[in-house]
Amino acid sequence: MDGTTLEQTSKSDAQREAVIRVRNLTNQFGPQVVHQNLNLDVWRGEVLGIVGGSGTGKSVLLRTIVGLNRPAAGSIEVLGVDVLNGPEQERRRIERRWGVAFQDGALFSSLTVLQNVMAPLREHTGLSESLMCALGNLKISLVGLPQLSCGKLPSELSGGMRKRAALARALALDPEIVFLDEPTAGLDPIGAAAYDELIGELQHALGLTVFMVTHDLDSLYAICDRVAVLAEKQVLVEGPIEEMTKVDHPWVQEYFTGPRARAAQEKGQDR
Ligand SMILES: Nc1ncnc2c1ncn2[C@@H]1O[C@H](COP(=O)(O)OP(=O)(O)OP(=O)(O)O)[C@@H](O)[C@H]1O
Repeated sequence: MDGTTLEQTSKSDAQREAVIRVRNLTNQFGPQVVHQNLNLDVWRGEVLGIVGGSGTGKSVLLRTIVGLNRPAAGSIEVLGVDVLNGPEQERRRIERRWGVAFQDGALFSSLTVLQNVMAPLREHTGLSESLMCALGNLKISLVGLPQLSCGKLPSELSGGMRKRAALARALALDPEIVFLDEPTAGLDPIGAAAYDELIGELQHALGLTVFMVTHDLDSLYAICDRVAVLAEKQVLVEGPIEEMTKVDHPWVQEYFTGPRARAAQEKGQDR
């Protein structure tokens, strides 16, 4: 890999299973090159935080992996399937094994919370209406939303509730991987901490792999097993967060050794 890998974990690469493998990825919009020969592995069961300055291509990376953006070059394997060039049928099959929660929730505005959570079940399974309804209700309580919210429209929810509803929808098909785009953005500190706790609990209970784009240092220290820093069109460095302060790069130094990082680290240690 081109970037620096900071090792701390006891497992070697050979022992770990890469559920996502990105190789030589290039993304370009007109003359703007966002990623160039970007490489990244995501290991099964980890929470990986994707960080980087504004515009470094964190969301574009997420969108490319889940098939919402076609890259100019490179390869992406998810759960062993070539998601860019593999057969359509395999791609569809693999889509059932991941869930995505976007920053603003991206819920269907004319559907209730329950109908939103049932939507992936409707699209990908042949389950009966009553079973889909039961499973939808289950996911809604799993993410800590009150049953009362089932019949509400997204516009009738608070920002934090919408994020939980989006997470419930992402979990609808019992995925192995969940992609989260800035999940705690816009939440108050208590709401953000509660959301982090929920993600941590789900990771442990369900063995989820979590790919999380975030600016939130508290989240990084609270729940991320590793972080990957995007800079200079690549994954500049990846490894455990504690190791980031040793990286000799101006953005990494400023981000991980500044007062906000120190405060987040102390909070993380208290948890
Ligand atoms: N569909 C698109 N067409 C043209 N340019 C795009 C498109 N999508 C993203 N970009 C550009 O790619 C760059 C990276 O965008 P991206 O949203 O991934 O940044 P980011 O790292 O997630 O930033 P932030 O932290 O501010 O959310 C930006 O300059 C953006 O304008």
